Amino acid sequence: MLVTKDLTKKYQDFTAVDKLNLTVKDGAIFGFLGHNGAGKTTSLSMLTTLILPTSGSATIDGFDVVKDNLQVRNLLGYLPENVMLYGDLTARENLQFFGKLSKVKDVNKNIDEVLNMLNFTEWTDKKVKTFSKGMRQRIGIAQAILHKPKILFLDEPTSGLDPQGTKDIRNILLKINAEWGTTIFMNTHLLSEVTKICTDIGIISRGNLLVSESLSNLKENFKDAKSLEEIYFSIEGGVNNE
Ligand SMILES: Nc1ncnc2c1ncn2[C@@H]1O[C@H](COP(=O)(O)OP(=O)(O)OP(=O)(O)O)[C@@H](O)[C@H]1O
Repeated sequence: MLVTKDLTKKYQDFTAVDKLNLTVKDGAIFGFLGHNGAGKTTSLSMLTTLILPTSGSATIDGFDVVKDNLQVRNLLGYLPENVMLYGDLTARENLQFFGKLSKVKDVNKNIDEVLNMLNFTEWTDKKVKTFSKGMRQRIGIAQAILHKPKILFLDEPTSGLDPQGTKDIRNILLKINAEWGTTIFMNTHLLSEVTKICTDIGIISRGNLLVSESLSNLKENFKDAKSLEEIYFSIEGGVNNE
């Protein structure tokens, strides 16, 4: 389980994330929604131990992201918005390189298993520079799950992908969640994607969490709304218009 308590990040006088209180249950697919600049990436960076919170705390499976950062890193996988891969290496060589760097046990066995799961075996020995953005994203996900993390964080995983690429990523995330029980925490501003795969959502605006609910509860609470978009704008717009 992921729990944050008053998690805050300030840059000088500017508060990028303000007292975030969030709980994400094991096995959930959590969509973290917000406009550009709302504080999604900053939150993700604190949860993945890449930046230090200014105050407050966050734990994953009871391990603190600051004090127990090594244990936390073992529990999580992370797909950043821009995946870094070596174009002149093959998919397998990239995964071997990153796997060994992060000391993944049974690297080769895990690479085979993960590429198989991602339906990628056909391209295993092709150089990454020949891949489409969607294929690179799949290798990025393979890299992030090579050590079979309990929780997978993704920053805008379908941004810039065509409809087929978007669908492929969606199906992969559903498969990882179903087969391994991996919790998924996904930053996004694509409401259509959220509706298709998320069990729970959080909405952040100007660093403040406006709502964190299961999608079914949210729909129940906004019975008259025709779509998630309408719900989103009634929550988001309500605050910004105050
Ligand atoms: N290193 C930094 N120094 C100063 N301000 C920063 C820094 N990083 C982020 N910010 C500011 O914090 C706010 C939140 O940024 P963040 O990247 O978390 O937003 P986001 O919701 O992920 O947006 P996007 O969808 O555009 O990625 C923004 O106003 C941003 O300019």
